[in-house]
Amino acid sequence: MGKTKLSEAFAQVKKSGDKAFVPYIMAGDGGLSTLGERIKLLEQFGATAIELGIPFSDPVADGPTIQEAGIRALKENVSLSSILLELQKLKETYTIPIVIMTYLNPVFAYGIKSFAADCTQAGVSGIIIPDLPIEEEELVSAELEKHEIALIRLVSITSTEERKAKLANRSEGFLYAVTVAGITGARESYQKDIGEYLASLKAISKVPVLAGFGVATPEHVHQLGQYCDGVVVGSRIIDLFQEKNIEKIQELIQSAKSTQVLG
Ligand SMILES: O=P(O)(O)OC[C@@H](O)[C@@H](O)c1c[nH]c2ccccc12
Repeated sequence: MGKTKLSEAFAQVKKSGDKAFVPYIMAGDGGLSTLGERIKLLEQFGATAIELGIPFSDPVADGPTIQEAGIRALKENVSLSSILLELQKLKETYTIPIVIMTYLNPVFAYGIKSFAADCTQAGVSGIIIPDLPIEEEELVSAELEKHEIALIRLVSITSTEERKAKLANRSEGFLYAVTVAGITGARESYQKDIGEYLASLKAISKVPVLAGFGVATPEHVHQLGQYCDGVVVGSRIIDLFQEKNIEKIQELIQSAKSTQVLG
């Protein structure tokens, strides 16, 4: 079910001639009670899917903005189980696919079987586990497979060709192309050969290729969108929610549409 929901969302984007836009938000940032509102707002603004972060005490790839959002969320005392319960309560109120981004540790603490089952109950379509290396995927893949939850793989600019090919071949839902060698966070510009990198992934990937890390402006969305199927935007979306600059969130999401409305 989950996997199909994601692929249908991407097929719809392609049909419209748009680029996919996947905003990242941290569950529990602003309190768990704001989660439903935020999901519905992002859906209404035209996001393709939502990447929902689970706050974790020892994040690896998170830059300062995401880390601070995680600290705020942990102060609200949210946990993987309270987040999944909240999603389960909310799931009839939106149709946009939800992708959970969590480190491996909380999944293990939860138990992979219950995790996959509860994700299904919560209507979750896909999972991103950035600290799960391809060699260790068997730890979770069978359970996710059973529940038809997409395991989205991350490929990095420093991955070897062989690894890129493996990841592109295995990824489900979409392939997350990390565009920088470093941590998350809004950036001014990209390295020169970013287009080649994305195009080479697109040439070998069975699923849509989305560029993420540092995407912060409509110009970035256009620049990267030339070479791949869309973008993931985290830090900038979190900053804009903090500033209550809802209009700018809409403008950024709309910049991925072929009929863009730039403010
Ligand atoms: O914040 P940025 O630079 O826009 O990048 C997206 C990123 O935050 C989000 O996808 C994410 C948050 N934490 C992660 C950890 C690993 C990989 C990806 C992520």
